[in-house]
Amino acid sequence: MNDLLRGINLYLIGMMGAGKTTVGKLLAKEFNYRFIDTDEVITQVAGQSINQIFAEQGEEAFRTLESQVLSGLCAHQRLVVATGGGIILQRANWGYLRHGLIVWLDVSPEDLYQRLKEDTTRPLLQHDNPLGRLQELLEQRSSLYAEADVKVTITPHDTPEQVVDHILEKIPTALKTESPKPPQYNLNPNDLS
Ligand SMILES: Nc1ncnc2c1ncn2[C@@H]1O[C@H](COP(=O)(O)OP(=O)(O)OP(=O)(O)O)[C@@H](O)[C@H]1O
Ligand SMILES: O=C(O)C1=C[C@@H](O)[C@@H](O)[C@H](O)C1
Ligand SMILES: [Mg+2]
Repeated sequence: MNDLLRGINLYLIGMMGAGKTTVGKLLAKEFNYRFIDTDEVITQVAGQSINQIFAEQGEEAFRTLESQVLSGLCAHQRLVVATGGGIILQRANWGYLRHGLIVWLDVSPEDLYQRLKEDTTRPLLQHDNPLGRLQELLEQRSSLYAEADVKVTITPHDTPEQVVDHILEKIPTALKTESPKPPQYNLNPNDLS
């Protein structure tokens, strides 16, 4: 599998709580890749928690930082990158994500809610109806997540290790369809001299 990947980065996308950080760490071990979490890098660079950044600088400032962090990663190979749930919102980020293989961890809002209901570290869920918020966010974002190269649908029974196995099963097919196609030129043979 490592030979097949040829060092390209893997980018995990999906809603908050989908397991990008948890599964990303396991995947990195599997490939002997380095693990990077964009949320983690942002908090280090800013010297603040994500909640503090949202509260004191606002979501827009967070999104700008997020793009800067992601763009810096393109220079590196052999990374598994756990992205923030909203990374797909900025058009420019797609140019950076496309440097590697993009994997969408698809989890239902109900399952996300079960995972995150006691968690206070996601500012967008500090809401009187967190399940409704998750449903609304997924509805707004699902067409963007669906641009991923690989989609893994995760049920409540799938352990993080099983999610890794599902990803490993799907990567070879995705890489085959990913391989660069030669450019198609509509040359008129009479033009060749
Ligand atoms: N397959 C799984 N089954 C059950 N629980 C899981 C699974 N994957 C992750 N979790 C749990 O769900 C919670 C959220 O996981 P994690 O932090 O990895 O999500 P994330 O996608 O990185 O979220 P965010 O976008 O907010 O960073 C954690 O408590 C984690 O232990
Ligand atoms: O879904 C989102 O917009 C977010 C997800 C988290 O990973 C963090 O990046 C932040 O809480 C925002
Ligand atoms: Mg995470």
